[in-house]
Amino acid sequence: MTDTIFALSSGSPPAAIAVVRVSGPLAKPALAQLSGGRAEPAPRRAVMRTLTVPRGTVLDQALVLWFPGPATATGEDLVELHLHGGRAVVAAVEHALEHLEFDHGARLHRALPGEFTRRAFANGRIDLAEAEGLADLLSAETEMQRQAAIAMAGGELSRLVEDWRGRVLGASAVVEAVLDFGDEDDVEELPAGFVERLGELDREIGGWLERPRAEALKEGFRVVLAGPPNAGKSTLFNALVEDEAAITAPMAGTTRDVLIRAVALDGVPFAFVDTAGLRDESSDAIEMIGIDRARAQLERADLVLWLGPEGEGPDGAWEIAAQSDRGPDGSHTGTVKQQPRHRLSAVTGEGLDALRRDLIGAARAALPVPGEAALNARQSALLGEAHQAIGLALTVSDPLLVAENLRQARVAFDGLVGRATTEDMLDTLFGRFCIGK
Ligand SMILES: Nc1nc2c(ncn2[C@@H]2O[C@H](COP(=O)(O)OP(=O)(O)OP(=O)(O)O)[C@@H](O)[C@H]2O)c(=O)[nH]1
Ligand SMILES: [K+]
Ligand SMILES: [Mg+2]
Repeated sequence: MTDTIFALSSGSPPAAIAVVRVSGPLAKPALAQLSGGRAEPAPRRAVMRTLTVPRGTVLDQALVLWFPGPATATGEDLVELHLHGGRAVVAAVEHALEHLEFDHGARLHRALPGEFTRRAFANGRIDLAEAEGLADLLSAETEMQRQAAIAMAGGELSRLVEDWRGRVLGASAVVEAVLDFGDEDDVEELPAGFVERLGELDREIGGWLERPRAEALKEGFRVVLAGPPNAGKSTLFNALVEDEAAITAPMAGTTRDVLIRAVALDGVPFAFVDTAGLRDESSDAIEMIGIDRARAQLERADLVLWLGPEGEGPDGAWEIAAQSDRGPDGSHTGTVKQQPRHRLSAVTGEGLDALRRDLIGAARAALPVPGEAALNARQSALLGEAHQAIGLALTVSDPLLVAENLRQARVAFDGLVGRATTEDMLDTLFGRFCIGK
């Protein structure tokens, strides 16, 4: 018999309401003990109950819900206690739950982080892609992250994989039939349309693999500000993150460390990166280390805002003529820009909105489409395996090899939605959740 677990599933008290969940075979008897032996309420109906310690004091007046398994969030019998959200109330109810006694000395246990969700997965209530989406949803901080996570948690990827898996299964059945009934002396022929249909699937999956990845949404679109000392990088950085995060000063070589700030512009996640001014020589050893770090950041950028001499920035960098209030072409810093993408002053604010809009557009184009499923590294690797196997199935002619490659594609799909998983992987995933989830 599985354990019965309980945990506070709402935020930390004090709060108006605190929801304690109990999941497992002892959920119903636990509720009966706390409500003085009264029968459980009708399923999925909220009722008021006075909760008391067995033969003891009143704990709380609570709203109580009874969800008989298996059609519940965890797939087990589930009880929700909506308590008054005071610290002492929650502590008293948790203490009471922990000390309830059942037949054969059975007890309830405090849930581990993610244990409710893990049970939902173990009982087939959600698959792995949905569980990953749920973890992302709970950690989503920007609107774009939320929309991607809700698509995953809602099973969008799972449905896609189910469709792909079904099509591969169909193709496998065709090949098996050819293998079963093929004349041994003849070259076995796959029926017309087989290759076309598999080719279509191959292209469809290839298209998904080329889409922006989910990690890009978590880390944000990485914009690195770079250029020579005193170009105004830190001043622009502060304006973009709307915080006096970086020190700015008229001395060349003010910034040494790499400074990173995550902000959302219009719901789009960004990571802005301020760097040391680039110059070949400095007598300051620490500044030279900063310059090395700045160069390393250029490699990791999704986009570089280049505040240096025109054409001398990295490929694809946006030419910025900064400090336009001191000279529109950047000439005050000793460089002249003929065709900057943006002309702006972080001091007067001129041109800043245009830059923000441009940045939001660039980030949207590079990040997953809101509301559509985006693959994470694990999912992408498995889908890549399926894609490779399907590609091979298309190139080999021996039906036996076709069948084997299609089988491998199915194995990869199974891994994607968690039909085949390892304990380590599950520990890592469910460890991301908090207690009570
Ligand atoms: N008038 C005016 N002054 C600016 C503007 N941006 C920066 N400055 C000034 O220019 C000087 C250098 O600015 P910083 O932002 O420190 O330049 P930086 O590129 O970060 O310099 P380093 O960190 O040394 O590489 C400071 O005195 C700023 O106040 C601007 O748009 N207009
Ligand atoms: K400076
Ligand atoms: Mg600086």
